[in-house]
Amino acid sequence: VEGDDKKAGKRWTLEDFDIGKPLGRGKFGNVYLAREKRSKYVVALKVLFKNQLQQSQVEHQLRREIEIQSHLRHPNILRLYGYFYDQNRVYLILEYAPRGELYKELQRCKCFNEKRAATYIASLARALLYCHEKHVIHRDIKPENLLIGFKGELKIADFGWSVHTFSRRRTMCGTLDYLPPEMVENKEHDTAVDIWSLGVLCYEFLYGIPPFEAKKHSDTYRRIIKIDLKFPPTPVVSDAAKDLIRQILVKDSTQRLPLQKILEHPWIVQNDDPTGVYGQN
Ligand SMILES: CC(C)NC(=O)[C@H]1CCC[C@H]1Nc1nc(Nc2ccc(C(=O)N(C)C3CCN(C)CC3)cc2)ncc1C(F)(F)F
Repeated sequence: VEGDDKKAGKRWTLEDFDIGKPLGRGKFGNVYLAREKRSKYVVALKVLFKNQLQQSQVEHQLRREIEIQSHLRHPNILRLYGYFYDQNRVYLILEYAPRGELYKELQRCKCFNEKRAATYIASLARALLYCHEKHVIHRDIKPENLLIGFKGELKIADFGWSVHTFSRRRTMCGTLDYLPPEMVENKEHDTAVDIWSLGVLCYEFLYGIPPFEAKKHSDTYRRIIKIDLKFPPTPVVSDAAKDLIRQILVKDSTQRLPLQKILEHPWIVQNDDPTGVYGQN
C-alpha cells in the first residue's frame, strides 16, 4: 500500500476511518470492517477494551504481540498495519480477510478433501518456517486462529505470538487439543511445538475432529501424553496423509518431521495446489 512505511509511524485516530459492519466478536472486544478515508483502503479494526485487558493482565502480552506481528510480512500471515488508542479502548488496524474464519468453514464442510487440506498445511508450514527463521514461535496454531484471504489462502491471524515464555493465556482458557506433550507437561518447549500443532491441524482438516479429542480434559491430556493416535475408518484418508501425521505427532520433539521435510513429503508434493483452484469443496 502506498505510504505503507508512513502508515507504520503515523498517529492514527478513529476519525481516519469509516466504520462498516461488525465482523464478529473477538475475545476482548469486537471487530469491524473499516475503510481508511484518505486511501480508501479496507481493513479490519479490532477494538479492545482497556479495562478488560487490565482485568486479564494481558496488556503487556498485547504490546509484545503487536511488536512482533507488525514486523511479520508473509502472504499466509495476517498483517498488522498499526494501532492507536483512546480513553477506554485500544484499536488494532489489521488486514481484512474477505472469506472469513477457517473454523466456521471446517464446521460447514465437516472436513476438507486431501488437496485442500494439503494446500492449507503447506501454506502454514511456509508461514511457520518464516516465523521460526525470525525466532518467533506461534504456539497457538488452531482453526480458530486462521482466516481465509481473497483467493482462499490461509492467514495465521492470532496475536498469541511470542518469542519467549509460556503464554499464561493457555492456562486461563482454551482447548488442550493442540498442545504437544512437552507443553501439557509444562516442560521447556521450542519451535517443535508449532510442528506438533501442524500435525493436529492436518488430522482435524481430514477427519473433522482433533486426534486426541475426549470429553474430559484429563482424558485429552492422557491421550496426548500417550500419543494415542487412531485413524477412523471414515472418511477414507490416503496412507500418505496418515504417514505424514504419524511423522509429526511424535512425543520426542526433536524427532518430529522438520517444516522443510513436511514441505517435501510426497503427500504435500502430490496434493499442494497453491493456485487453490482444486481444493475448494
Ligand atoms: C483470528 C482471530 C482469533 N479471529 C478474529 O479476530 C475474528 C473475530 C471476529 C472476526 C474475525 N477477525 C477478522 N475477520 C476478518 N474477516 C472476516 C471475518 C468474518 C466474516 C464472516 O463470516 N462474516 C462477517 C459473516 C457474514 C455472514 N453472517 C451471517 C455471519 C458473519 C468475514 C470476514 N478479517 C480480519 C479479522 C481480524 F482478525 F483482523 F480481526
